[in-house]
Amino acid sequence: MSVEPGIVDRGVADGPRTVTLPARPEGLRISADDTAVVVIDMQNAYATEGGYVDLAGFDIAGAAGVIGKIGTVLDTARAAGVPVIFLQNGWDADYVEAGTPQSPNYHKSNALKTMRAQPELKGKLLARGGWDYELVDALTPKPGDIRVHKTRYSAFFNSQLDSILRSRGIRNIVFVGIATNVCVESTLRDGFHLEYFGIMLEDATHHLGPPMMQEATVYNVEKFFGWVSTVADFCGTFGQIEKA
Ligand SMILES: C/C(=C/NC(N)=O)C(=O)O
Repeated sequence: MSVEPGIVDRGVADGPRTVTLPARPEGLRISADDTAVVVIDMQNAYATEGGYVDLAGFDIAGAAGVIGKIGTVLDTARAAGVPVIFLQNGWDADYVEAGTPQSPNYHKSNALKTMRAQPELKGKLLARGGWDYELVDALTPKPGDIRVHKTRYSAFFNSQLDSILRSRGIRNIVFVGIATNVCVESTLRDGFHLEYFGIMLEDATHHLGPPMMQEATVYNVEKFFGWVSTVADFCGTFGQIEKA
């Protein structure tokens, strides 16, 4: 194995499905065979006017801009035979999964707080089966894509995600979705502790809160938890790969 300076290489075999993905702080030599794209919470709740975060008073103006970029990433991934996994955040229609007042989620979830403040919204926000919980129309899963339900910010917590990834031999996770500083970062961090290599495509993620939140997560990922790349670099490298 020859190790190029400035490239992270864990000894992946040469072959037509191996690429060097440009990323910060180092490029990554990885194989399409052990890589998956994980799409965090591209639901109406987070990306559509009239959805939960809009009703809760967050500015969602930038969210629409990432939908098309994510679509491009997913087309490239599917053409390369890279699994696409959609996460959907929320709870059962009775909100049993959301937790009781003994759960910090009950007190911190802005969806639950908004429904307590506006009881007419009860049963509407992030409830499985409802419009708010559904993925945005432009990112409807295609045959072969996988959907995973989650009930807390980290997609690894109490979900099927780790088993789905491990049973497919996945070691590298390419992250896209919303919100950079909440569910994307929580999941990437948990993935780091589970020995996954996390790569965030910065222009295919969007934050909640002021712009410094996006910058803070980019800094955290680049410095401590993983790697930061872009849609153009992902598509430029994985776009060369054909399905096995
Ligand atoms: C604030 C929030 C973020 N979710 C996410 N998908 O990042 C929530 O779910 O309440």
